[in-house]
Amino acid sequence: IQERIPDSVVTIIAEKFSPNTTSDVAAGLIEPYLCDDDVDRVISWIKSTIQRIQEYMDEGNPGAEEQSGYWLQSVKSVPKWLEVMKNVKILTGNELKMVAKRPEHKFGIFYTTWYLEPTPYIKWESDKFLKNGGKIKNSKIQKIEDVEKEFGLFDVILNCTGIGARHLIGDNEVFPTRGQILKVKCPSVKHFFIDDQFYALLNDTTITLGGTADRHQWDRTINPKISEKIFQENCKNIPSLRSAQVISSHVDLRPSRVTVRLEAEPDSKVIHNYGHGGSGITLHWGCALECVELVKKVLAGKPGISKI
Ligand SMILES: Cc1cc2nc3c(=O)[nH]c(=O)nc-3n(C[C@H](O)[C@H](O)[C@H](O)COP(=O)(O)OP(=O)(O)OC[C@H]3O[C@@H](n4cnc5c(N)ncnc54)[C@H](O)[C@@H]3O)c2cc1C
Ligand SMILES: N[C@H](Cc1ccccc1)C(=O)O
Repeated sequence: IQERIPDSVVTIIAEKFSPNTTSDVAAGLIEPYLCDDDVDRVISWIKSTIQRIQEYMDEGNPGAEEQSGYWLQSVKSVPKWLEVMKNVKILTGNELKMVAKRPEHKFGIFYTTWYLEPTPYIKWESDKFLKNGGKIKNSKIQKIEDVEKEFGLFDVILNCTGIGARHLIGDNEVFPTRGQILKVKCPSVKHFFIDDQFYALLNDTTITLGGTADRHQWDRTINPKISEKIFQENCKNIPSLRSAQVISSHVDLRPSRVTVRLEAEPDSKVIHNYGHGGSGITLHWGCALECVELVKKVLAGKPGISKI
């Protein structure tokens, strides 16, 4: 918003900041997951995010790269969003035989996508934001009406609170899908490997192993038994992981919702952008650009500096 609406002073108000947000836990795979939105809307958001990743990569920043690998399925699915990926190839019978590790690996797709490690990327965006006059305030907001009581009047307020929206504005449609992951070091793993239940995804120096998806589970405590199962099951898919060095375990709550809520509240200065499920990194820049257009509508050509 700060980049696209020059006459704006933007303040970010948040209870938690990177590296302590849900976004920091994300594996950073660019691929929609637990996101039942209209697929053309999702594809358009992903395309914008990929452009932003390219910009970020072109500057030589860490934590973003292409990654290729295998998606093995028990039931054949070739979703439309694969059109934004590169080198998409349906595996032949023989190729499947070479990579399948379980009887349920009945159908496979090879493709190239990207990863965008959230924490270094958020730092890149935040540094630019602050350099260009952005403000940051640390506060837990009880009700959205309290924002202006605590911080003065704004021309537009964006609600990007993820799972927090459930309590902040009482949207019970947004619910947690608990996810637990491991970060391991295993330089010999060069491809991602995703199947119906587990995944191994590339990052700059680690492999992210997942994963779980427990709906309506709020517990953010790491369960060592789940970590062990994630490790053992991924070793079945990629045997060379047996030599991996386990670095850390993480848990967070995917802000799940039937659809992403990205809309301006009628006759209000509030714009909502939450409920991205397991796809927030994947969709983020496309959603941000759509928010810019909504902000412009709310401002409706208001002269002078706008407070957002
Ligand atoms: C294990 C796991 C793996 C994942 N892997 C991927 C992946 O590979 N690719 C992908 O695209 N997505 C992935 N995701 C999903 C992704 O992490 C989320 O969709 C994304 O983080 C949501 O971003 P957000 O900015 O909406 O929420 P958050 O990152 O949670 O940010 C919300 C912000 O709002 C603030 N906030 C909330 N309530 C309040 C309040 N009342 N007052 C003040 N501040 C408040 C919070 O402090 C925080 O700063 C994964 C998620 C999990 C759990
Ligand atoms: N989107 C990530 C990783 C993932 C990738 C592929 C399939 C399922 C999940 C998550 O929410 O855990």
